[in-house]
Parts: sequence; structure tokens; C-alpha cells
Amino acid sequence: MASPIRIAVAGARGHMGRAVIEALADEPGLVLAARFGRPGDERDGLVDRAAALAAADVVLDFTTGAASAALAQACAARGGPALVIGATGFEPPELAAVAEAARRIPIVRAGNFSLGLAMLLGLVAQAARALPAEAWDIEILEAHHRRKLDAPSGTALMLGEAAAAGRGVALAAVERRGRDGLAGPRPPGEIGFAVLRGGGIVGEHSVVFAAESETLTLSHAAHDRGMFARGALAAARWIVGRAPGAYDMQDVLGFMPIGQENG
Ligand SMILES: NC(=O)C1=CN([C@@H]2O[C@H](COP(=O)(O)OP(=O)(O)OC[C@H]3O[C@@H](n4cnc5c(N)ncnc54)[C@H](OP(=O)(O)O)[C@@H]3O)[C@@H](O)[C@H]2O)C=CC1
Ligand SMILES: O=C(O)C1=N[C@H](C(=O)O)C[C@H](O)C1
Repeated sequence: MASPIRIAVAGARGHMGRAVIEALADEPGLVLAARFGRPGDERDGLVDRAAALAAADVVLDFTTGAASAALAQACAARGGPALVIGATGFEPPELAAVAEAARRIPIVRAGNFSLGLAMLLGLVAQAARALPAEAWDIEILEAHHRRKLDAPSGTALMLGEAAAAGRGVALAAVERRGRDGLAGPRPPGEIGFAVLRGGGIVGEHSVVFAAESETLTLSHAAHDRGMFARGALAAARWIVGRAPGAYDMQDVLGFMPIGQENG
């Protein structure tokens, strides 16, 4: 019988860390090898990062962009373990650090581990490709719980990237992160973001394609964090034995890369 895949959980005391640990109990062939948190936090059986990395085949990370980038560098420096990153809120230098680490170890990074959301990315790219930018405005709306640190959400940014890929433009060239005051008329081709924070909303995303006489809305709602956790564990199974590289959920699920799906 094959040895179980040993999982270490970063951000183990957080909402997603706890959801992953709970989901692990129902996953044959996966075993919880270590839990860790902030440096120096050894409460409730947490171990330090070095001990966790030494004990694991795969680390699952749901912390922050900055902590995740540091973790990726630590994993790469010792040649493993593989890394599955669910954290969002990365600054560009942190993304560069993760990309550099992925030259030495396999890393799956996804701002959303839901199957439905992975489907939605392809649908958004197809719609953006088919609906002319001069007539169809794209706006991305997201809603999350009051604790969330980053905005727009990692998922909203992925949806923006998918829409931009469908239109054959760089998101950075067309994005509009919110409007306030005398914002002026909307230029054609812009991709707008709007953010709501409140209560315990798990995660809701809509991509609105608005034309003069009709509106198309593609949306997704997450109902519980266990679904994200199970998706992350599927990524952990998939990554074992992979070559070093930067992967996403489209790779894990065997979907076409965003922007290259049939359309
Ligand atoms: N990809 C996906 O499908 C999903 C991604 N997410 C993302 O996961 C991340 C975590 O979300 P959530 O669990 O709700 O957040 P929480 O705040 O509940 O948990 C974050 C955890 O990270 C720990 N942490 C923070 N900073 C550091 C650090 N510098 N070093 C080590 N650990 C640190 C916190 O420690 P402490 O407990 O001490 O504060 C906490 O335990 C977010 O970026 C979120 O957007 C969330 C859901 C799904
Ligand atoms: O912080 C959260 O909770 C979530 N974060 C992810 C994101 O930023 O997109 C995924 C999910 O929407 C929940």
C-alpha cells in the first residue's frame, strides 16, 4: 500500500486552516503531519515552520500574500515540500518571489479552489471574447465577510484577468478599482471592480456584461469553507511528484488554460 501523503497546514489557527484540518479527516491517503502559524506561535500543538516543512510532502497555505511568499522561499531553499497556496492579497514583489520559488519546487496557487469558480473563469473569458468591448461594459462585483483583509478579492482579480484575456488586453491597462466622487463617464473597454464587506458572507462573485439594451450576469456563490478546503486537498494530491513549476486550478482540473478555451 502507498504511503499516505503528509500534509502540513500553514495558518492552521485561521478559518481556512481549520477547515482544511477538518476536511483532512475524511480524505483517505492524506494525513495531517504538522500545523503551524506565525513565527513563535506554539500554542495548541503548533510547531515551528522548519519542523513542519521537514515533516511534510505538501504544505497548504491560507495565510496572507506576504507570509505565503516567505513560505514559498523557505520551501524552495530546502528543495521542498511542494506548496499549495490559497492565500490572496499579493503585492507584485511577493508574486515575483513565488514565481522564483516555483523554479525549484512545484507550486499550485489559486485564489479560489472551487470547481464552479474554475468553470466560471472559462465562461467569462468566452463571453468577453464574444461581446464587443465598444458595446458591452464589464463590471466585477464581489462580497465577503467583514474579516477579509484584501480587496478586491483574489477571485475577483482572477475573473478580471479572465475577462481581459478574452478581450486580448492586459488587465492592468483597463482595470478600474472602484469609483468615488466625480468619476466621469465610463470609458469603453474598462473592467471595473466593486467590493462589499459585511457579516459572514463566505464569498460571492458576479461578472456583469452590460450593454445598452440588455445585461448578462455570470455569478458564483460559495456556501461553506469546506468546499474550498476539499479543492485545496485535491490540489495537494495532484501536486505530489510534479516537476517544479507554477500551476493553477485549471491545471489541477485538466481544464484548458484561460483564454485558450473553445469560444
Ligand atoms: N483560495 C481559496 O479558495 C480561498 C482563499 N482564502 C484566502 O485564504 C487566506 C486566509 O483566509 P482566512 O482563513 O479566512 O483568514 P484568517 O485570518 O482566519 O486566517 C489567516 C491565518 O494566517 C495566519 N497568519 C497571518 N499572518 C501570518 C504570518 N505572517 N505568518 C504565519 N501565519 C500568519 C493567521 O494567524 P493568527 O491566527 O495568529 O492571526 C491566521 O491563523 C486569505 O488570503 C483568503 O483570501 C480564503 C478562502 C478560500
Ligand atoms: O477571504 C476569503 O474568505 C476568501 N478569499 C478568496 C478570495 O480572495 O477570492 C476566495 C473566497 O472568495 C473566500
